[in-house]
Amino acid sequence: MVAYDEAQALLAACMQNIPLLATEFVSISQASGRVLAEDIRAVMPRPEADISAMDGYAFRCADMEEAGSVGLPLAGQIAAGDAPPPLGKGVAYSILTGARIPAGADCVVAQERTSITGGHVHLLEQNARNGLNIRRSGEEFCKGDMLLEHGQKLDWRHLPLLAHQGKEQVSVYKRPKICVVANGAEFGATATDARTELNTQLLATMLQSEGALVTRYVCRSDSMEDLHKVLHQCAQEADILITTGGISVGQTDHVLPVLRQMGAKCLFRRVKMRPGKPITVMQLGQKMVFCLPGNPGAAAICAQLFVVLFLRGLVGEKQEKNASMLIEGQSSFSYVAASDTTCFLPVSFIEDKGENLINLVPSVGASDILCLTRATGLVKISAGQSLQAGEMCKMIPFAV
Ligand SMILES: Nc1nc2c(c(=O)[nH]1)N[C@H]1C(S)=C(S)[C@@H](COP(=O)(O)OP(=O)(O)OC[C@H]3O[C@@H](n4cnc5c(N)ncnc54)[C@H](O)[C@@H]3O)O[C@H]1N2
Ligand code: MOO
Repeated sequence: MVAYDEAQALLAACMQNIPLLATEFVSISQASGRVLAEDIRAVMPRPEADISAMDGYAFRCADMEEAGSVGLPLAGQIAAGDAPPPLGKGVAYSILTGARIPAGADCVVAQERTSITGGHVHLLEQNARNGLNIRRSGEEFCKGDMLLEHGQKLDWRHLPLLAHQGKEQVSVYKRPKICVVANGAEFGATATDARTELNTQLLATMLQSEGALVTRYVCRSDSMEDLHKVLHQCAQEADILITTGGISVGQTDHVLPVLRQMGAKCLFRRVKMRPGKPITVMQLGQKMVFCLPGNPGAAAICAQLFVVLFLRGLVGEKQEKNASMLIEGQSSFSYVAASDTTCFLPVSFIEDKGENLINLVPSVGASDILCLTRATGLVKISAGQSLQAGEMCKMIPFAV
């Protein structure tokens, strides 16, 4: 049995020896949810050229000043997408938002600040000045600037940048193949007190949103042979194995003996945490095996704290750039953790009259599933530590 921080340190040390996942190219329409395996530097600035920020008129300020009340004759129209000829001396062009500024023009005045008489544009106010309403090339970013770094998980925010840079395909990490295996005779059709199997759905959904390709298996008996068959099959198919249930000290808790029979070696067995004390992590050759408790709440919390972190490490994902940052707020509850147990409490974060509050979500124990839907994350209270109502604390938001 190890302390929580020691378990995390053992896993982190083990990850040092595990290579990052292989990479592949995907089209950008398929790239959301994947993790970039390359840096993206700008090959093209944005704006690409000097463009107009307004619908209006482009001219040279000095020409307008010279023309005075006569105004400047309109000599053409420029729309977005046009490559305009240079501006002639003493004339103006009408120009639309986003259109390229013609060479020689140094100012755009918005249409509503002008009047047109006799084919001439006049200013309603003397507000023309050099650079007015011109968005300069490279104002947002220049050629060569770093746009996205390797390790970035991609979502809708990143795709316009990739498209702008003319990327049709990007290099991303391959999705790890995971088998999630539940076990227990209570899930069999013939069980006299049958239960609904919940954890493979819960875990598969969680890990799919982390980019994994997940296959679910349920061994619906308490037979060691049946479990061996399923786990053997999973070890052939998957890069990572996740089991849930059957790891405590009951007579039908066969997961660990079967894995040992298959040659798995223990990284740690049981962690001084609540919930999730029975969690055990093994290595089967190069493959990691996360043995999670059967109680659904405990399985979910262990998967959040250990498996999600592991998967993110496998793709070099930059935690600080993604959605896993701690959220600070004032605790509305007090809690004391036993001297040898690190506690993870389901909490909800709310903003109330400018205060960020962290509230305890009522829960009866590690088998609870309702509390997960009421909570937005977890507060960690380290072994022997306490939290007083009114103190600031940090919430680990759920990875969803
Ligand atoms: N004598 C002891 N008993 C228990 C200990 C202990 O230290 N000594 N630890 C307790 C803790 S903490 C937990 S957590 C559970 C975990 O035990 P297992 O991982 O072996 O889980 P099971 O016994 O198979 O199941 C426990 C509970 O969860 C339900 N379950 C299991 N799998 C699923 C699933 N896929 N979907 C829905 N529900 C599932 C199962 O039906 C049981 O009700 O052990 C304590 N006992
Ligand atoms: O820790 Mo168990 O995971 O309490 O139910």
